[in-house]
Amino acid sequence: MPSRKFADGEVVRGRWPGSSLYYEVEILSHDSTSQLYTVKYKDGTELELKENDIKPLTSFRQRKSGSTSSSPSRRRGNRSRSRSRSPGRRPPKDARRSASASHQADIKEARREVEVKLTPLVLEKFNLLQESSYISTQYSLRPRREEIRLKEMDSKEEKFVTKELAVRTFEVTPIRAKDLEFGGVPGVLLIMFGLPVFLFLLLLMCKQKDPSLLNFPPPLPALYELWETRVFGVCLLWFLIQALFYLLPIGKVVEGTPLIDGRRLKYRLNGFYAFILTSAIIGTCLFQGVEFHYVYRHFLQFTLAATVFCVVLSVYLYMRSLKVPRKDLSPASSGNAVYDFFIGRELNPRIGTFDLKYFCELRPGLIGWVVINLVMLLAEMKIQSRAVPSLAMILVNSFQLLYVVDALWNEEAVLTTMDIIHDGFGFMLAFGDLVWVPFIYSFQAFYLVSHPNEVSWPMASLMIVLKLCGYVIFRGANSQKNAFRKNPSDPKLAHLKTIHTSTGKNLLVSGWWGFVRHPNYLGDLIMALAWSLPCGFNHILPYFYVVYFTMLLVHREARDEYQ
Ligand SMILES: NC(=O)C1=CN([C@@H]2O[C@H](COP(=O)(O)OP(=O)(O)OC[C@H]3O[C@@H](n4cnc5c(N)ncnc54)[C@H](OP(=O)(O)O)[C@@H]3O)[C@@H](O)[C@H]2O)C=CC1
Ligand SMILES: CC(C)=CCC[C@@H](C)[C@H]1CC=C2C3=C(CC[C@@]21C)[C@@]1(C)CC[C@H](O)C(C)(C)[C@@H]1CC3
Repeated sequence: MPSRKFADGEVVRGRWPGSSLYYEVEILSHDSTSQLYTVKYKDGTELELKENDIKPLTSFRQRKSGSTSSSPSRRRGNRSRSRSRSPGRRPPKDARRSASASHQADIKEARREVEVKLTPLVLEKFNLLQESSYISTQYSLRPRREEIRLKEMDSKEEKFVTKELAVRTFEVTPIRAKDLEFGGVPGVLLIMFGLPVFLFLLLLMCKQKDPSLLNFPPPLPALYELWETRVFGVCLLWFLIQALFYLLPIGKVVEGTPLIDGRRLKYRLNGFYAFILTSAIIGTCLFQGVEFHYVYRHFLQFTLAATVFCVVLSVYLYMRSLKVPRKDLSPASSGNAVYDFFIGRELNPRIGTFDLKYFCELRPGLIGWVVINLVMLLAEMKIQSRAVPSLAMILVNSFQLLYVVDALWNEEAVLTTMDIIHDGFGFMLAFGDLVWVPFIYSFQAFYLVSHPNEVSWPMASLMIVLKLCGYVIFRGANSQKNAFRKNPSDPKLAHLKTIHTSTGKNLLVSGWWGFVRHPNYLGDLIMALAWSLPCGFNHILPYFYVVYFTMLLVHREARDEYQ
């Protein structure tokens, strides 16, 4: 029988799983088969550790102060101090690390600390068969004192325990080396310079009589022709009105998903009210005879004004991010200035309680998209001398209106999207939210103004059915995921199966999420197709959204999979 190094009752230092930090623990017992020691931390947590992760007290230098962290949970609120004194922490090997390497190390270190601070959130059952590889290569994280409670839970709430799948005990984040996404610095430079140019080319092509891809793209107008201060003023006013609505103390306040330091930010859900108020203003303007055609005539000018606004916003976001503490940085940031300017350095930039990313994700661009669609509908009537809009235009407007109203009605669901949880707020989202969404997502309506397409009622019915199918899948999947991320023990989700992943989070694998890997993407893509079909099959251009969206979602799926 193999010998054991530590005796029962001995006080030693045990490594906290997933970190390089050691805490004082007492050896309770040793299992000669698994070669694991059961140890007890000072806060009562019992874990099983491998011998390699246990060190005698004498192997650590004595601290002068009496502030030894004796249990992981004790470290709470004492972060920076205990970090530098962490006994398990080695000095940097290479003092001349690059800025990027040191930035990554800082983020990893911040995460490492956070892992240590986290206490069990959900204590559910391990399935040893499923988890065996995980346990043998890592640790058994099941605090033993919870076992009795687990057994009680098992017998009482049988339905919570999935047949062959397991869930785990800790919500932790992995530590691993990260490559830059989007093709790194050259890729993001190309996107930042190329995308605005591409956007203008698309709009110019769409305005042509024959918007065939085989035609040579029209030349870009000179900048001075596109710049109109008045248009920029309208954009600014729009942004400020939406900001004002966001600040209204109406709608409930909810908490977002936990940040790496365990905090949860508060968000006010009043997007739907903002939409109602905006509709009232637009309705009043229409009634007063305000010339909405101005927006159609100056569409390129509006696009440029929004782009300039978003560049200024991105510069502001980057500058302010240089002053924020490391814990507030986005996990996607890299330490490279160009890349971080694009992906966003700060995760949740806020001015007081005003959350800039959350606000921009759902308000000015998304509501702006609906208003632009309405502008296109009016422009179609005016330019084609119609008494009523075409059926194609009505379909496009109503399909997309449903999408936006749904996003605002289910505003809380945006809190579990990749953009809010993972990406920082930089040029990518600023441009995406404030320029790309309003000026590209309204492309089908823009196309129909100068390229009418007659849709028969039977065809329209098929398109409506397609749209509704996509919507049901999209909404069902997103709501299920959102409810699960919000409260994994939600009794309404008790029938669903989950699997445990090495990142420490669980994934749904039944219900909508057992059907395909990303049912929400599937539903969204079906809807995208339904938005383009009313434009007919004369040109490929109105299907640009479907092509772009497929690429975006395939890329997002790869990013999600990587995470
Ligand atoms: N119209 C548009 O232009 C766009 C629309 N969208 C739509 O927005 C919605 C959200 O998109 P997005 O944030 O990219 O994607 P997801 O909602 O699929 O992924 C975001 C998070 O969901 C969690 N998740 C993924 N798989 C599972 C699972 N099986 N069980 C439980 N949680 C899971 C992960 O959280 P964790 O990291 O916590 O594990 C992941 O980070 C989608 O419907 C998408 O179609 C998205 C982009 C653009
Ligand atoms: C490179 C480039 C152009 C990137 C920009 C991508 C953005 C346009 C999208 C990233 C994620 C988005 C989401 C929505 C709109 C598009 C962007 C900003 C969304 C608000 C649309 C409405 C949905 O119901 C949603 C709330 C789920 C969705 C969230 C993600």
